[in-house]
Amino acid sequence: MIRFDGAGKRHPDGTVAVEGLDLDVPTGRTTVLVGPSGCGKTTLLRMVNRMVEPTSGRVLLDGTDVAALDPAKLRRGIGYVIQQAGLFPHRRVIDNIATVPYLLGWDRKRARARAAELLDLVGLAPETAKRYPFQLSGGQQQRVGVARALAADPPVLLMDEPFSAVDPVVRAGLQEELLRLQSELHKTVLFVTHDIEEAVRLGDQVVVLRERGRIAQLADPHTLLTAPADLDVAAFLGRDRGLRGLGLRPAASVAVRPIPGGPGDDGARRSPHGVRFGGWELMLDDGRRPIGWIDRDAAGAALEPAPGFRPDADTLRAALDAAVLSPTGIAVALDPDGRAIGTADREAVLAALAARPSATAAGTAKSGTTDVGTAKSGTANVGTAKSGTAKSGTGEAEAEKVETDGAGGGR
Ligand SMILES: Nc1ncnc2c1ncn2[C@@H]1O[C@H](COP(=O)(O)OP(=O)(O)OP(=O)(O)O)[C@@H](O)[C@H]1O
Repeated sequence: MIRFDGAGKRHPDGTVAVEGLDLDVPTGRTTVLVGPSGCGKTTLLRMVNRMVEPTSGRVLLDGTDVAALDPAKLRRGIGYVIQQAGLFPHRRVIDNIATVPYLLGWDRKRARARAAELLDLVGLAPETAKRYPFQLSGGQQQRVGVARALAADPPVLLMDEPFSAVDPVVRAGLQEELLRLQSELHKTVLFVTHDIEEAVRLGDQVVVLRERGRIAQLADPHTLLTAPADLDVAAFLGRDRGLRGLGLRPAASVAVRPIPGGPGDDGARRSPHGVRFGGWELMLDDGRRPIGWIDRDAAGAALEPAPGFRPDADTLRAALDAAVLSPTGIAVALDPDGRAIGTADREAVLAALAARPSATAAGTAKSGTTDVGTAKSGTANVGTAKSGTAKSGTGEAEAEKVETDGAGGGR
């Protein structure tokens, strides 16, 4: 566990970046720090690996004050991922990933074998290994950044806006990947973002900060979206927080009707590859995968899309989306192989939306857990965003600095 124990930072020019924070970051879980620009997120993150030294209070790692630990050694045990990856431009991908193993004195063969393993783990093709960072897309560079942070299998991972430099589609893919990795690896992740959507998607617990690193609310994502601590937190969460909350509730609660003409229903009208729903026909291929809807009452009607959702894996938001986008208002329920197992119309989805979610169901869409750690401080208002705060030294220059310090911890 990481514990911030009254941790504060006052800069020599008198700026108070963090006033004194009490916060527990539980082991094996993802804690997200979110808040307006300049509220102290990065400062807090860097206190953990001693890139920033607190001027008051302490940061404890599994009970030990990090101030008592050798910084280089400390950083080798902590993965660190930053915006735009901060890769070493003159090194091939494989050697970027192997940075910390090399620093730890592994021989070249072993370090590279480990790097190749990680390349695969983060979903990059083996041929990427020989490339230089400039030969990769932004999303690929971020994946390399994550692989590098994981190379020495550190128990703690610090991630500072790691996905904010890529476009929304790539970003969603990277978030998905992180959720998958975390479900396997169970690292203690401290993740900084200013994007509340990203925070509720990734966090087991979300810490909404206001200026000077004060906690406005600490909660699991579902509680945060449904019960913001006050009007300022609600405003920070945005007007569509209810809708976003649906993205945290599993679609399993939608009542799915068996497909007429499917197993157990011999009475329905059906054509060889279609199932009639009034004037519409849902067309299926030989494997019972949906091909589309046809309006049989319209002359020369074309095939229209038949959106579906997976009750076992998707969220209520996905089910609602499928029902709204379907020309018939009917969403097709799919099994993991994409085969139609039933249907749910808009009313069925709305009935599931109206049902009160159980506390456990709320967490299952992401990680199957809903506990949150405790913050010692209470709740307070979220400050307004301060504009124009510049963060010093991210990127390559900093990456080089960390390495020169002999402190490439996970970088
Ligand atoms: N070296 C420094 N000297 C003086 N003030 C600093 C220094 N570094 C950071 N600050 C100030 O400390 C405050 C917190 O900075 P920090 O980078 O932690 O914020 P942040 O929440 O990560 O912001 P952003 O979301 O914009 O990255 C800001 O007001 C910033 O201007």
